[in-house]
Amino acid sequence: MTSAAVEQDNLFIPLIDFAPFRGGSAADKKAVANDIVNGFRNAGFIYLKNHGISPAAVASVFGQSAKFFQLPQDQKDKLAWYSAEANRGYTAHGREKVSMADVEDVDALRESNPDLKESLEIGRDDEPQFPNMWPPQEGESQWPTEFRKETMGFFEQCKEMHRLVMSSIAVGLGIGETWFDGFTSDGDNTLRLLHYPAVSREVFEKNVGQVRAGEHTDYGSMTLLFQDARGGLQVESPNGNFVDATPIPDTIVVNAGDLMARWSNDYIKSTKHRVVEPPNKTSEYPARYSIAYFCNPNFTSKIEAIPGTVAEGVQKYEPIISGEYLVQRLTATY
Ligand SMILES: O=C(O)CCC(=O)C(=O)O
Ligand SMILES: [Fe+2]
Repeated sequence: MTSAAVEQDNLFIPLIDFAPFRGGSAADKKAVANDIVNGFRNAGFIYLKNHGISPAAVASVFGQSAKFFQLPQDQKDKLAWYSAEANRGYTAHGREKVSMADVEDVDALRESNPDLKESLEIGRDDEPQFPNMWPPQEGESQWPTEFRKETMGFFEQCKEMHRLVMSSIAVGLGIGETWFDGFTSDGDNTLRLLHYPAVSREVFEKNVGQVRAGEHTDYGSMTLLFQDARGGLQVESPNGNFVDATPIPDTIVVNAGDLMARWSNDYIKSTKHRVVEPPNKTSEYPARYSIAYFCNPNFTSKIEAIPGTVAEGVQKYEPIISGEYLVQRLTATY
């Protein structure tokens, strides 16, 4: 059953029950798949419930994330994000400024309005040339081992989720449910733990345009976003206004990225979003945590228009190698 998660200013983001896709008849699957494709086509965003990742698993990774960000600043700084090719490591507030602006403007933006956030990017753990930046094992504490085990376990669950949602898109497009399987097998994805520190309302009042994360689109095929109950995520409506994407417990917000839009000849939308001051005003805002899992087609895959998405034979984009596209985009951001 599909209802509205968000319905405002011509932005309709469906709340879709994913269970019938995971375990239903062919007709059930097709119905869910159609809703998913329509959501990506119209809004670029959907919410999924009964998605198959347990609330306990999600809660546990949120707990690990909170422990990570509690580490002393100098310890986190030693784990710094080190290259676009690797896209792994820790980023302090204000270093990254995702924006639609030209590369030259990024520095200016960074100085005027640093994002109020910090993040840790974690990639697949089997590429020795691009190591993950794990907190070191020190003394008696077993926590670093636990942190690595939990986050990588979650990484694998999200990798499977990516395969399933891509499979639903294939069913919705009528190209056969395994069409994308050869593109999701490597797991060239990034798990990003995000922490938006507690901040007083004054900061938003004194600085016009102050946000927790600037408006941007995501780069890859899709993003699985797990948000806590704090609120502040907004999605751009077809009229160009930002609308609250209110947290709904135990759901995943899934949005299509720029490479998905390109791959589908813009049949699917990659929609701008941002994180702002929470909607319920108080003098102090508590910390907000979110977990974004950025999914990408295998980095070695050639991305060219998906069959059936090229209207009247007009293919808008040249084929491109997935990994090259992503490195280009990341290089322009950091
Ligand atoms: O924290 C959020 O809710 C959104 C994060 C996001 O959009 C991103 O990291 O790309
Ligand atoms: Fe995003």
